[in-house]
Amino acid sequence: MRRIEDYALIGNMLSAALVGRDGSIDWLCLPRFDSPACFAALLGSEDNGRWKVAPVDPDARVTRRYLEDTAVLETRFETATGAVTLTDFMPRSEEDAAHVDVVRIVTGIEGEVAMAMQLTVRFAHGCTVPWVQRKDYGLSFVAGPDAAELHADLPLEGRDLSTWARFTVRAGERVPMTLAYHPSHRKPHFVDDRIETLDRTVTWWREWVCRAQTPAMPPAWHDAVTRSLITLKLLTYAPTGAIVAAPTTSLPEALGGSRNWDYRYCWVRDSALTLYALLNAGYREEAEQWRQWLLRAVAGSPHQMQIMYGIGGERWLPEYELPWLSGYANSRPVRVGNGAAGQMQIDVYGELMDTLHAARGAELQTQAEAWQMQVTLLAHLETIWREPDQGIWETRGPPRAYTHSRLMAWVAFDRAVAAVEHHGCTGPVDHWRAVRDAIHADICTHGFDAQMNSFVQYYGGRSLDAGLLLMPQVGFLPASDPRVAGTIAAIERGLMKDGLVQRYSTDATDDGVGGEEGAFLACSFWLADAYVMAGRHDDAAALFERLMGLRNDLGLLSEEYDMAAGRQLGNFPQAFSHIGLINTAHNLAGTHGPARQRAKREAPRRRASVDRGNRGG
Ligand SMILES: OC[C@H]1O[C@H](O[C@H]2O[C@H](CO)[C@@H](O)[C@H](O)[C@H]2O)[C@H](O)[C@@H](O)[C@@H]1O
Repeated sequence: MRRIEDYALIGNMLSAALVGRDGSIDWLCLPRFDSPACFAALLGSEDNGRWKVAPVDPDARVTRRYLEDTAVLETRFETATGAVTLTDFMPRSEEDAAHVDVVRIVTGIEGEVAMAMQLTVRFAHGCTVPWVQRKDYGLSFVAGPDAAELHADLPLEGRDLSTWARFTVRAGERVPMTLAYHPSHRKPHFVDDRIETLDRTVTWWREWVCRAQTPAMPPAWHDAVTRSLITLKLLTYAPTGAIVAAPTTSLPEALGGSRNWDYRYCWVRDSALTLYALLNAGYREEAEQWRQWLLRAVAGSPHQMQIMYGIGGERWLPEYELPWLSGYANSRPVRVGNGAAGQMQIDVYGELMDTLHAARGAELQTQAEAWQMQVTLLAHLETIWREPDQGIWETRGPPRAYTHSRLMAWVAFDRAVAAVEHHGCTGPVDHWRAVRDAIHADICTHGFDAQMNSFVQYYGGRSLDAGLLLMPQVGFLPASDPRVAGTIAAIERGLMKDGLVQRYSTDATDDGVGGEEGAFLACSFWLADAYVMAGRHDDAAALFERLMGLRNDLGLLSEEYDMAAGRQLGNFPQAFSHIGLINTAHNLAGTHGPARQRAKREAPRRRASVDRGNRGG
């Protein structure tokens, strides 16, 4: 079983694939992120679908990298007889979102290398064997709604319901292969020259990366931030502007455990935070597209706003299990859909308002409907912010009056007040100020435990929550406030394990799931941010460097980390973790990064681009 960090991500903003160090693509959903997988070996065995291209020699030495500033992966295999590279990428498809190609090019570098290809297509999440036909360009695979064409000039052989080929690559030779997806009721599409497509793809990514505005920081941090930005971009679904939390489902939060969830959807929280990070790097187009997606997704009654949607804005995301998949490292069940879609999580209003506030600061074009939507959502939030909810961690236990949920309700009204004060928006600002101040007082009265000298996870409880680390970052109280300092100290004592932060204690909090989980990487970055804000720069830098050291060889992070096993855990790569990396790098660089600050008056650490005012939504 490959470790999670043995995978690389390639994608084309329609879907994405995970490529193992051994040259095997073990995860690919087509034609979009949330479609059924046609390669699901990641969550089962090779019989659930994969595409492996590698030397016949099992002892080949493997190194890999992304071509600089791109999402094009290059794996280098060295054997006793020579060396080859395997270049993997997914070209962007401008014309038709239903056409998705995966391109693989083997290039001979030295001597000659005997290679093997094995392709096992299993549509419908790794269970449906397709009907395979020979074509002059390779093979065609059809089952139900799905079809794919293999374009490969190789001696293909069918055996054991898989396609195999043996071939030798000599120095200077190039052997391209393409798997091209199309809906089965339509004709296959033309596959362009692969070398030209590679050049186009490399150029496209380099131009995209060139647009990033990153503050001065050590080169290693800069490279890490660039890789994180590329990874966030790979999680966007171009046709609608939605952003998925991760491209995978059911990579476990504990090896062998049942905390396995489907992240191939657009959470208002995760996508708003992703956008915040992209916007602060100067990516306004993505922000505009996401705002349009959001407007369409939440359109209608504010009472029906969900915490997450499908990438097309779908609301019905029923959760079910796939019993034919044994699970990553036998972690069952494998789930598709996500029951959290029906939960109430009050913090999402704050994430949303905060990101739209940043968009105003970045002078995103005025949009009256967007502001009207915010006014309507605030009116709804005013009626619900006191209610118990499932909180930022989407617990499946009893609803609680979570302190973090109320903190973010405060953020929502604070940013609305700023919109009127600084950006010429109109609304009942005196009333919003009063609601904001009432929430502040409520949290300080009910969310703080004087004996513990700490804010607590929920009113009436005595447990801790890493979400409270965001208090100074969003501007609720300064890091110098003794209550905030007390909370940081309590979290250091109570939620830190092996130097990383748990989001909460699974012993102290009934999250309705059971079992343990790893350290939550985003929360560990939040602690580093809190250290920066408290003036503890050495502690912040040390924690940041530690977290940087947990990335895989390509700079990718999953959701959680198991310090005892020394392994990444959870869905991969996860937007939350990469957002954390970008924010903390910016904060440490000392240039008012995207750490969310109180919107009014002070904003001492904000980017100039985010401070300039404009009107509207
Ligand atoms: O641990 C229980 C919950 O875990 C998932 O939620 C987590 O991932 C979300 C997407 O990144 C994130 O928004 C949330 O804050 C995290 O707790 C899962 O999606 C839930 O269904 C599950 O209950």
